[in-house]
Amino acid sequence: MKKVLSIAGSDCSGGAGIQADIKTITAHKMYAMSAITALTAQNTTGVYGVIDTPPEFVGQQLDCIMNDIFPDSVKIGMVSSPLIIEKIVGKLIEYKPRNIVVDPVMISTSGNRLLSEDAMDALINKLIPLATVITPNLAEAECLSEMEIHTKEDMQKAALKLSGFYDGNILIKGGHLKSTADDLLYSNGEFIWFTGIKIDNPNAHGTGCTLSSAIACNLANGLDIKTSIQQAKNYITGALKAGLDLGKGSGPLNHHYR
Ligand SMILES: Nc1ncnc2c1ncn2[C@@H]1O[C@H](COP(=O)(O)OP(=O)(O)OP(=O)(O)O)[C@@H](O)[C@H]1O
Ligand SMILES: Cc1ncc(COP(=O)(O)O)c(N)n1
Repeated sequence: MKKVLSIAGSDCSGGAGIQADIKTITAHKMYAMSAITALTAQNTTGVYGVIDTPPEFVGQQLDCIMNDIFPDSVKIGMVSSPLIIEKIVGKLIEYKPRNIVVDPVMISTSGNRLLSEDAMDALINKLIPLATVITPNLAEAECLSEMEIHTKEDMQKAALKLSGFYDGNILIKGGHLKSTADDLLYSNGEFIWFTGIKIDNPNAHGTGCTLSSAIACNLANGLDIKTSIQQAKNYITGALKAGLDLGKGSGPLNHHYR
């Protein structure tokens, strides 16, 4: 059985973060592990509280995992502070796991900051360089590339700007485009589009977490980056189409639709 590690924050309401990751990994019939970087008190309507895990304890979780059940791939989500990022980076350099998917989570769908402003530098200069693939959404890609993104052409320009400081695979997610849900991969100088029809579903809490975990699962299975993303895109499309409707706000996906 392939083993996939999620390093992310807990979403007590089960839609995003560690909980979405574990559901996704389990739906891919793989063994899920988690190193929890923060506890959040949130639900489908918003994030009401955050307690960061002490960086030393994040490191201790990673030691326990890496020394016992070594992961075939790692997905990294919410990492709120520079010290937590530095601890994770130190452990990744020490244990050298393969297939690292970095979802640079910054702000939740409900508009709450999940990455402190002073963590940006560590994210860009320390964590992202270790990634096999990064998966920013439009707002995160705007922040990383320091340009506005409104169109698919803008997505290509932003990917080129990002490739100026990161030479791995860049997936800019287009879930927040106006009329399509097309994601762009920039890999080895090539643009590859993963097109998607925009599904009319207001319940999209945790789509980013779910997509990045699904990519990590596919990489763990030995698939190449393009196939890993295409299959993850198919998975997220199905989970959205299934039309689960829970909670009073932007509800979670149906991870078990298959
Ligand atoms: N309404 C939609 N219809 C079809 N696909 C969608 C829709 N919304 C998001 N997606 C897809 O879901 C994946 C995640 O994209 P999105 O841009 O929503 O990421 P995100 O903003 O990080 O997610 P999150 O809501 O978890 O923050 C992408 O593959 C995107 O194309
Ligand atoms: C712990 C945690 N990690 C990530 C997200 C982002 O997901 P979304 O943008 O769907 O709120 C979140 N809300 N909570």
